[in-house]
Amino acid sequence: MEYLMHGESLEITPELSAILDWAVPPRGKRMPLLIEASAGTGKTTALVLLHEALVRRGQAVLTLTYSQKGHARWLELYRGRAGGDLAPQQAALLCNTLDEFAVRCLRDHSREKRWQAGSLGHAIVDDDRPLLAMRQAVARVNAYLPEAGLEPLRADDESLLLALDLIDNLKAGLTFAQPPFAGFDAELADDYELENLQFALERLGLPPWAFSLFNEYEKCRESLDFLCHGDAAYDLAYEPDAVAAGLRARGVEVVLLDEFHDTKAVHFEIVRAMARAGCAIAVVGDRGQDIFQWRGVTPFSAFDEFMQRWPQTRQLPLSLTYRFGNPLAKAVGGLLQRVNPACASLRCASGRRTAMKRLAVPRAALPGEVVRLIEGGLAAGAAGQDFAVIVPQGQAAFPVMRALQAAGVPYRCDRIAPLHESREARILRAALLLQGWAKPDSFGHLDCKALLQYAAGPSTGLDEDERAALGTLLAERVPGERAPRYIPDHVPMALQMLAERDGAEAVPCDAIALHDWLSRHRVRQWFAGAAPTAAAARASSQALNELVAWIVRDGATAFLAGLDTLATQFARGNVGFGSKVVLTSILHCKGNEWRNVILPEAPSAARLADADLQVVREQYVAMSRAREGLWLLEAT
Ligand SMILES: Nc1ncnc2c1ncn2[C@@H]1O[C@H](COP(=O)(O)OP(=O)(O)OP(=O)(O)O)[C@@H](O)[C@H]1O
Repeated sequence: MEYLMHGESLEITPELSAILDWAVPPRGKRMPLLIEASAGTGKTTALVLLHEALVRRGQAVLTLTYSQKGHARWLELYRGRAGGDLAPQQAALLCNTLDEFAVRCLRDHSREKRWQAGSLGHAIVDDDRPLLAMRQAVARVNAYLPEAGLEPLRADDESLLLALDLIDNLKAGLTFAQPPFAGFDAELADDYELENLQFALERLGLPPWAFSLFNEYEKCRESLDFLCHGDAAYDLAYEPDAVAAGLRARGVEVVLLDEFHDTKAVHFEIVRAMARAGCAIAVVGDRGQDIFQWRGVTPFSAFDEFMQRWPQTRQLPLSLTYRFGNPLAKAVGGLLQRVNPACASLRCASGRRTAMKRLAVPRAALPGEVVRLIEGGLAAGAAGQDFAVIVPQGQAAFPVMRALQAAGVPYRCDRIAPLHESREARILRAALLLQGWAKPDSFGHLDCKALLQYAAGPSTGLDEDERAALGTLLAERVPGERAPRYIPDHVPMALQMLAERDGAEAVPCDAIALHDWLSRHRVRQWFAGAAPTAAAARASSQALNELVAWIVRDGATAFLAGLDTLATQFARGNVGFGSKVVLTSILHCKGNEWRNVILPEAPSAARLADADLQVVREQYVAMSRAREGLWLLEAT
């Protein structure tokens, strides 16, 4: 039988055949299946074929993915096999994200039935209820923090979002489902138990208020009746009966789970509930792509857990990569051996070649080199979207954005902030305005955002009421609109109000004055505290240095004008996807492939040899996105 995908013939290797054979045993005789395979080996393709093979045998199958991107990719491949389009209702029966599945189960089968049918779809999208619940939770915690000698928590939007991230991580890791947290009752606890709890928080690297905030947030969330991202899976993990009922209602007999490397403790509970409900389970993932290790607070290996829970699991590999050929395949295979020595060695499909070039470039010349490579490709007939520039952290793409803009090459940002919208650019814009170092002819929405960013900072001297007043002065919330409407006409009034506090100094705008302003306002510490990893904190600090150098070189007013031009061109260029170079970060490039990939700031071979496994994994993920060409640019 010939298998076609988008009209092209698929190769059925013995490994793929073995995977498809899993569909053969009669109902109830199927052992769990774990497919461990590396990048571009056709993991998602294999799951689509397996889904089909099971359906052909009369089985009711549901495929689950973690990310929206993974979901879209699965459907794209499914359509590529089936030909033609799929109605959304049809698609929803075949493949869901785990979050979607959790929401449905809770809506229809939750024991508590707190959720209004129909309102749940709205609840999980971003309205401001998560912020509202967190604001209430912070207020409750702040009522008793001073008693414990602790500083009250901040309640500006940015701090609340960070607190929501923390709660999300705690939920993903089921951190507080373990002793001494599980069943802890602060009312009944004695001194010893309280101390023990504090010690446990400290050992996990969590702040002393984390457990209280978590509990208060849960209470507030319950009273507001909503689900934020991460809440649905967490709630469902505690309701295995709802999982079983959800599967039963849809008649699901087999669950296939893609992107298994993103499974954290909370998701694993749901997988267990599915197996207990009698479903056969097959999962597919790549240990090398487990780059969200910092999520979930404590390390968790879904692969080890799976084998421990179901030792009779059938383990099958896919070792032939279709995405890239040598010499890239050899380099990628070497990295993979380091992160997962037990994995099958990577082979590439015959006839495939993927060029890999390592260039040492002075740091200042890196952006220019990126543009040169892209322009060379465009001149040779490639399209913009054939190129992806993947940086370790979003901020590292700022100089590339400026260089692309100067060269007139349109780009789009995939889940990284464009320079003009970044918090680093905003805070410096605020400094220039407040100190009177820049004197723009008129104000725009970026100025409003800059002042609001500044107002959220730790050392503005503003209290919560003043912050709120500034918020309403500069931005208006319109019901039904997600983004606020900014009011640039009010910037002069806001500047006056803030300048009284900030105390403009009659010093020239030079590097010393700018760095001095940043340290007086504790900006680096503030941004570092908000960064998910130490590397992200360093990138933010480095970006501040580079922007300061830009201001000093071009002058404050020209700096702001440069950002405005960037914003205008970006808005014009960011419409649609056609023909734009993609700028993204390693954390967000998973699940994608491009003809050409450029990695500025790539570690040298020597540095990589000494790097820790997280860095190796990240490099593996980034390098394995390329189909035809990869450039590794090392800064010298
Ligand atoms: N059996 C096959 N024969 C030919 N081409 C294949 C086969 N399986 C996959 N491919 C092609 O290889 C590429 C990668 O496939 P796929 O996206 O399924 O890989 P993956 O392992 O899920 O990737 P990753 O996890 O790195 O994002 C696609 O272009 C796909 O069409």
